[in-house]
Amino acid sequence: MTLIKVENLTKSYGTETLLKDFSLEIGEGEIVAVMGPSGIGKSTLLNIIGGLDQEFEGSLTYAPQVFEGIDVPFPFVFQESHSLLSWKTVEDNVRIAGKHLAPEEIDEALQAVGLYEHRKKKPRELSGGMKQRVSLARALVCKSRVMLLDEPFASLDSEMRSKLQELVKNLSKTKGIAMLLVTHERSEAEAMADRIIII
Ligand SMILES: Nc1ncnc2c1ncn2[C@@H]1O[C@H](COP(=O)(O)OP(=O)(O)OP(=O)(O)O)[C@@H](O)[C@H]1O
Repeated sequence: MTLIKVENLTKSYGTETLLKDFSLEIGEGEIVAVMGPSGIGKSTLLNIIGGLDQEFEGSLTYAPQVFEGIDVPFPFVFQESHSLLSWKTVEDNVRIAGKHLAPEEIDEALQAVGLYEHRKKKPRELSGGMKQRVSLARALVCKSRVMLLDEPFASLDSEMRSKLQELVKNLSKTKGIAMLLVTHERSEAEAMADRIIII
């Protein structure tokens, strides 16, 4: 089943035109990797699909199931985690993803990203890669049917990176989550994606 459909998308910034007539469908449980040179419009595409940017030509449609029974339809995971709340602990930063989360769900997500022992710390006590993993844990507990990932593993060491690539890929397959992954790493795209699109 198709969850996201983009048809003939074109984005303009003044005289600059990006993604000219771009079309894409992402199905349930599918990971699509987007690659291409810097400045070509990969993050712009992600922002449009995630509803952060609503000024574009063309059409964007979501299956109704995308909005059923969830608090956050489109969790984003960015390379730099600016979205953590500095006054909240790691576990509370994960908890804000949903109203109905059981404590075990939060613990499970923190264990999956290797942060359970650090759950009482504040973001300022964490490294860049650890903050990144908090964002990922938050995306994991969202129960969303769509996930948008913009170079999510770029700041992680290779061991953690492959562990989380595997985790996210399994999540997509077992929960049927449609994922759009922006990456500069060919090996990452090949390891994770069902399809690779070069813009
Ligand atoms: N708010 C904005 N106003 C004007 N131009 C913008 C704005 N945001 C992005 N751009 C331009 O749009 C183009 C595409 O940016 P985008 O961030 O989507 O590229 P990208 O492919 O993700 O690049 P990178 O791989 O470097 O992250 C760039 O030329 C950028 O200067």
